Amino acid sequence: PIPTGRRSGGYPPALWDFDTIQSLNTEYKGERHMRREEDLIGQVREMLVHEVEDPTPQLEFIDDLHKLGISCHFENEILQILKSIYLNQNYKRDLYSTSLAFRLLRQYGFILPQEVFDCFKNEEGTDFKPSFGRDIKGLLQLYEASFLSRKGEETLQLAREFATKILQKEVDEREFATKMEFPSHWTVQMPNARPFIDAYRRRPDMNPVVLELAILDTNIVQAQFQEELKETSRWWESTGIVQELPFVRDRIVEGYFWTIGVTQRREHGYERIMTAKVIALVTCLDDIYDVYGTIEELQLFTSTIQRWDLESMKQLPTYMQVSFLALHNFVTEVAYDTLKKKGYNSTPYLRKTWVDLVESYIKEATWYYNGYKPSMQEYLNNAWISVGSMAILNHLFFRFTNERMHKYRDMNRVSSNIVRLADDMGTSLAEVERGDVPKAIQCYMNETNASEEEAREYVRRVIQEEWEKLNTELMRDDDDDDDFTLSKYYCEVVANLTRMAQFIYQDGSDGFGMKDSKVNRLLKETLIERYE
Ligand SMILES: CC1(C)[C@@H]2CC[C@@]1(C)[C@@H](OP(=O)([O-])OP(=O)([O-])[O-])C2
Ligand SMILES: [Mg+2]
Ligand SMILES: [Mg+2]
Ligand SMILES: [Mg+2]
Ligand SMILES: [Mg+2]
Ligand SMILES: [Mg+2]
Repeated sequence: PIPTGRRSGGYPPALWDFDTIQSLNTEYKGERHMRREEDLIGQVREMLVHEVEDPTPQLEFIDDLHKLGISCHFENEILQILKSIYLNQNYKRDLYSTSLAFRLLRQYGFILPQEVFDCFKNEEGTDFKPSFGRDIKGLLQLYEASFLSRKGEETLQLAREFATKILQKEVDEREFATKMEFPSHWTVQMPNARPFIDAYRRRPDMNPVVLELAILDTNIVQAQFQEELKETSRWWESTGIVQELPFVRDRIVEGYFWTIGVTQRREHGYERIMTAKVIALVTCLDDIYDVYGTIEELQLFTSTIQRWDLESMKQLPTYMQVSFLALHNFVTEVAYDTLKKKGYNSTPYLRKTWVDLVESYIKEATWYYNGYKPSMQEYLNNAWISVGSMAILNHLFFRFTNERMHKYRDMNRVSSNIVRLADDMGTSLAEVERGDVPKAIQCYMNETNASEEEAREYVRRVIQEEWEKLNTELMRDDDDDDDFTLSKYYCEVVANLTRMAQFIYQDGSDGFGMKDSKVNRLLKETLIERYE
């Protein structure tokens, strides 16, 4: 059996301390900026017209607005334009326009059939015509469109293979490698807005009004995010977890940063702050189970959480009493807010979420202490819960839907599989090094004698297949939603949580609080520094 001494996570200290966070300030809170923004929004709205012969320029414009992070101001206009294109099918029949229309229409819920690509295939329908291999611009869009595939849509599978094969040779490795890892459909909007503004301002077709709006908007929304971050940081400070549990990752800024990719609508500030607290508590519990607790303590801790009663706390060491009480207070606070807002008591469901989480943790800890090596499937059947995404989704579920829980079960599990696999791609080498249960990469290697690179390749393929399942769930157009908007918000959140995990762990690195990572640079640009 593994030594039962206290291990250390080897995690670096917090990059920002409490006072630094509280002192964050920006001039973009003033009325003057709001008025200017309203004026610019009005001007840009004029440019979104839907009675046009050739809709391609409008589609490109919609794509730009999304990537600039300002599409939220024009949602109705965008839906009008896409709806009229969907009904009139008036997009041009070249590869580029068809692919662009296909992706944007599906992304906004207008499910164009994959047959729209049949005209680009050979007579037998077995592949795309080689002549399209020279149309690089069209191929890039075809590649992007192929990521909107649902299960069983072979033409889109063919499209991805056809485009990948040719593009890999044509487009320079660096640029295409990024595109390969992050097609638009997998790219989270808010954390990527500023790099896109940088690129947009250098484009010959850049529109100065659109650029001014994008720059002003990213500074205004940063002011809102900073206020939400300060409130989250005051809560984190008040729990005393950093003092009482010094081995736990102190990542409240990074935890809040996750939320601006997941719940990015301006009016969902409460949900961002709540989700940041969930992430902080999940991180705390995860480090207790992964790093610090002895197996005896962990068993006691698990049974206290299962019983959820404050009485049985006294049997716990102090550090566990602090984290249990912080968790208990948080659940009570959220249940209270939700009772006031939605009129029902979510406490039993929230409690079950945390019990499920720690039961998945104790299973991993037991495997680790017994030196047990689970198969890939056995590991994943538990690890889609232990990654913590269900804790996030279940708390958001009660804010965003009036539906029955089971409606989203498949979507939740598929998203959680991807979050788990992305996390393992980014963190499992360090975790296994320090001492942790074998993760997806190691399980696959144990099971098949594959090399680490082959295991990573396999995990990337599984993520691709899981996204096809996610698309299938997201595009299910059952109209029995008693509240379509809320259900749309929830589906957006599930897709964006998936994208944010892939963003944080991009190129297989741990972006959660690592000082010199690309993710941390984007965090600083988005949350800390004003955009000039
Ligand atoms: C928010 C999170 C995604 C969740 C809690 C902290 C994380 C950054 C990650 O931390 P990690 O230690 O990699 O989790 P696990 O691999 O031990 O489950 C799991
Ligand atoms: Mg997107
Ligand atoms: Mg961990
Ligand atoms: Mg863990
Ligand atoms: Mg771990
Ligand atoms: Mg991990």
